[in-house]
Amino acid sequence: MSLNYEQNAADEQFARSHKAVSLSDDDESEGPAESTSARNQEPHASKSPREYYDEPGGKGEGSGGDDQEEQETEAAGGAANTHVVAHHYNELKEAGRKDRQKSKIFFMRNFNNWIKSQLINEYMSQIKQNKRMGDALRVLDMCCGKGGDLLKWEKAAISHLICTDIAEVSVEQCQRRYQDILQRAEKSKFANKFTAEFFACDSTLVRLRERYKDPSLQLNLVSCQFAFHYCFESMAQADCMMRNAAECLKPGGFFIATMPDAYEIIRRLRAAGSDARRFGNDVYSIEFDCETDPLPLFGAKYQFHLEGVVDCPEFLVHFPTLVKLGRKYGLQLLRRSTFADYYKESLPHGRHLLQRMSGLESVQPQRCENDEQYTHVRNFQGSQRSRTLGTLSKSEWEAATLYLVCAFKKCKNTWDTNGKPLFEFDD
Ligand SMILES: C[S@@+](CC[C@H](N)C(=O)[O-])C[C@H]1O[C@@H](n2cnc3c(N)ncnc32)[C@H](O)[C@@H]1O
Repeated sequence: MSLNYEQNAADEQFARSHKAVSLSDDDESEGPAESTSARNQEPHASKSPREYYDEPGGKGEGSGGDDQEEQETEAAGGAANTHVVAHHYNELKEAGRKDRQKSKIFFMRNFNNWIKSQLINEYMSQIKQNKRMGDALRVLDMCCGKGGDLLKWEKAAISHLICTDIAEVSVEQCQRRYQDILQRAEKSKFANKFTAEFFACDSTLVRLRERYKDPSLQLNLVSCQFAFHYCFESMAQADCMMRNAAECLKPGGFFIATMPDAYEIIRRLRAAGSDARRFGNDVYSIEFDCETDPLPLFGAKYQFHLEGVVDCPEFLVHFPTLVKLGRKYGLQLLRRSTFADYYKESLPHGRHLLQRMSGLESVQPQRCENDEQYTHVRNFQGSQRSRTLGTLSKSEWEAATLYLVCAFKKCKNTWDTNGKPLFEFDD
């Protein structure tokens, strides 16, 4: 099976976005950020993946009424790595504030957190614009980890949150954080209180809806941050995870995600040399563990290492396949943007938050003169060499730009005579 993971060169010019910005509004040196998001873009694969998504596991299509137990057994059959991932995240110790500040990726982690905030705010505001006063706002945080997004949900004034993750230790910690937020909220007149439920489970193997307190509940938003790629171990797992993302969403609701950009990963792998299996820098590395020429559609496995926080197997997400799986469950792609492009697009309205979240490092001009990690700032400064600029180190920027954001909308459906949903896509 041969697949094209190479993206249109015009779309992905890493170097183009690799520059520093001033964090102040009055910076006239920076023109308005251009909107470069690749909406609805669907890079072509050399072989149509249709046969792999139409009937996962050779079963009938549809988001309900199928043989649930058989599907789960089948998904479990291909899932050789989920316990390794669960073990890794269960064992991961949360660094204290001081250690975090000393980390080489302190700013990059804040930057990533800011990207998530922008994405959540963008789609929550659309939901709020279309909802009636008094309507509930329900969110699923799929692969929630230790609850890094809880404050974002509080700020978004949601009414109910479902948090789930494969790592029990993380779910427990997430639940404790929620209790702390709730206690604080009880003491404040203005805080946004919301109800929440928590459970540990593998979203690539289990139908989440059956674990909800109310399995008939309808969600406004599903968020899966830095985790969807784990399901691309096998087709059955990807299918299960996508169904989990889609099936409880209301028509008009959104599924949003951040994940590694397979095109960028493969571009860097190829750039590392024709026989290369590994590339990276002093903060991250990627080492392939599978045939890389040709690459498989599912199970394109690599070991990902990120300074102090990740060291476990991951899988390339073949984006056109993701889009097609989404459509199977009524999800229409709204946007696919690299982090570099989303950053440029979000900067005009997100600048203050980026500053508050310490998403960029303030770098003095002298530092750029002899530090390899900041040569891009030197280039950007041009005539304004005396100004302090906000940036990421070269290594952090290289790691951050491995990712993309994407968003899907759940479409309305009618039913055919066999009880299969017929989705009303508007593209
Ligand atoms: C990089 S962390 C991201 C956590 C959180 N979403 C965030 O943005 O802070 C990836 C998370 O995905 C979870 N995960 C990985 N595979 C999973 C699976 N099959 N089912 C559920 N959660 C999974 C991990 O346990 C981990 O908490």
